Amino acid sequence: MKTVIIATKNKGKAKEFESLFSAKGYEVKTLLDVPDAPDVEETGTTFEENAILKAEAIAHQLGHFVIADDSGLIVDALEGRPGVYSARYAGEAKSDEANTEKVLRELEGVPKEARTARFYCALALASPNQETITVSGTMEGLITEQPSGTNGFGYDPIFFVEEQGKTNAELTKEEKNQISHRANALRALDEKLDLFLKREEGM
Ligand SMILES: O=c1[nH]c(=O)c2ncn([C@@H]3O[C@H](COP(=O)(O)OP(=O)(O)OP(=O)(O)O)[C@@H](O)[C@H]3O)c2[nH]1
Ligand SMILES: [Mg+2]
Repeated sequence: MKTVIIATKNKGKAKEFESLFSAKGYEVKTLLDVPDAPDVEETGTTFEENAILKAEAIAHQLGHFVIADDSGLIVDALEGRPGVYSARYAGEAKSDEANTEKVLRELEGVPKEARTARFYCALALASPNQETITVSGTMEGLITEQPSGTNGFGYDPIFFVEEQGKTNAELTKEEKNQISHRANALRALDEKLDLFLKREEGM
């Protein structure tokens, strides 16, 4: 079986990549399997910059190609926040509950039609041998007034998808993986991935 390494320490992302890649016949390893993997500082101002920082640092460290994901929630009424700061919006503890509470608090009194938001996912594919490739994907939704559902991770319980009439956290894993920002980014990577892997094999 072919293996890909995802340069993430986020369990929620890791699970999603496992099911997205197993459908393609790949086994997934993440930094959760690499005990002393370094923490790469996310100093970029865009998702793409941070994805490239993480992918290139880890590819260099492991001497192997890797995929990194930098993603987050963009809320229109909050001028795009939490954006690239999504993981740490309520502080370094990276608490999903504290982050969602902070967004809900900041949106208090904002009417439904103004609660539009999107998830954004930038993926960077980097190797010590080749130029880095980046792609992105998005998913549109509305921020609810209270959390609902227990699936997924992060802001999923407060992200309502109109077409499904459910929050992301009420969707099954399979449903979310059809329509998520991560799935859309991975679709964009698909055609480029094959060529990239062929070049890797030839090196
Ligand atoms: O409800 C959500 N459903 C999603 O599908 C999703 N994707 C991203 N996010 C949020 O955005 C942060 C990413 O920040 P991020 O890219 O720096 O990742 P991270 O720091 O958690 O892990 P790593 O990959 O950097 O190791 C995450 O922590 C989450 O708060 C999501 N929330
Ligand atoms: Mg991070």
